[in-house]
Amino acid sequence: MNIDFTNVDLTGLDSYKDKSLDAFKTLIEKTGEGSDFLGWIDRPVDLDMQEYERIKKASKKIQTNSDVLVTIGIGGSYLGTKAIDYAMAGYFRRENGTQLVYAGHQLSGEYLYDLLDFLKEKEFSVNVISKSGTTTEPAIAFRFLKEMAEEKYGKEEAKNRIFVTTDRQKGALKDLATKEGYETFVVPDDIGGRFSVISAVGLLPLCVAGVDIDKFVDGFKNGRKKYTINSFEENDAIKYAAIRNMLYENGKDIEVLVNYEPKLKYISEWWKQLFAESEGKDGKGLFPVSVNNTTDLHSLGQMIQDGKRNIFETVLKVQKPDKDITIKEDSDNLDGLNYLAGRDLSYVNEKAMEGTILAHIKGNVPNILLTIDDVSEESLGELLYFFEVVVGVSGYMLGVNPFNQPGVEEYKTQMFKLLGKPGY
Ligand SMILES: O=P(O)(O)OC[C@H]1O[C@](O)(CO)[C@@H](O)[C@@H]1O
Repeated sequence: MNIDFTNVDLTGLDSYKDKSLDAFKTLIEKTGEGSDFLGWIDRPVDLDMQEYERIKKASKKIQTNSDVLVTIGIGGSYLGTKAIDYAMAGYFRRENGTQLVYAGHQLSGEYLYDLLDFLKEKEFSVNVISKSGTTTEPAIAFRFLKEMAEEKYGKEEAKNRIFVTTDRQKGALKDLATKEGYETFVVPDDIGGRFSVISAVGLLPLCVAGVDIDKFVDGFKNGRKKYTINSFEENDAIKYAAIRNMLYENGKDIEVLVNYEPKLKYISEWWKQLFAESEGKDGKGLFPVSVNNTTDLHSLGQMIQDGKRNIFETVLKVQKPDKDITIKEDSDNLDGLNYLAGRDLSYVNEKAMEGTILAHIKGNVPNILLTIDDVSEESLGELLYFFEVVVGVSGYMLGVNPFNQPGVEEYKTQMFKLLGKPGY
């Protein structure tokens, strides 16, 4: 992985250096606000190996008896899995593993209706994931899925097909799992939801989906080696955090994460939760937005090029696409594309990216270029760990607690009042 800051005016960055190193120290030495939730820093080298083996065993069982694993969860109990599954599964055909379908990540009755209908012809298992065990969206979805599993397979066999990932000791879901006798996996106390893809939250469904979780963990380990170095020059996570903060203080309120490979779409969705819940508080924070190019060059591109100048971009480039296709000569050339004959589509895509970067710099949009070697488990693991360190350093630089999310409670309170939930 490589990060290039040459398209950002770095004048004045020196004054952010000490602040970023202090923030990094606060993070690594666990002396700041939210330090109870820093288990993710060392988790790549400190996994519960007994649970890890159970994850692999349960995955084999699910792959053998199910066409589909219904993965129930929202926020951090959904997005990391979706991001990696979406990146690794193949665009049209899954090459290995069992299909994941998602539930409990919104409240659409139509979606759940269709899902239950779809499952009628499928053999399925369920993994319900909720750290708190009380989140409304997954709780509602699980009520339906549990009923369907019990109707289809009978109560005893349903127990073999329902897997619960939740708090080690407490919560409604933990109580229910104990009562029903479901196999459980743990969301560690010291890891917040949006940092939890490295735990059973992500590892169980991803293993079922055919993702090589050993390599994924290796990617996290590589990230830990590189991004926990206490050096502004050698640790790009610290430098990136400093540059983001400098841009923010210079009036760039919005960071756009850009990709040119559609399979990275949900990496951006994961990134949005990570940065929004970590930084968006106390009236502060960069607003995280994402675009999928070149698709969005034909929509949001106008705004980025020409709208209010409060934006900077981080472009995610893939060095080596997994597959490619070459444009052929056409004897009629009615579409005028023969000038591209012999070119790989990845070349055209790369020129679109380079051209867009040039255009956006011209339009006063600072550009950071983050290149990953490929879309592999290892590269993605390292990338996720990198962003996690960046958000920790960045949040402390901003003067907020990056590891809580008090703002998300307000919609719940209002919704519960409207729904007439007892106690509201
Ligand atoms: O895993 P849980 O407890 O269901 O929470 C899901 C998500 O909901 C939030 O708490 C926000 O409500 C996120 O931070 C979290 O990732």
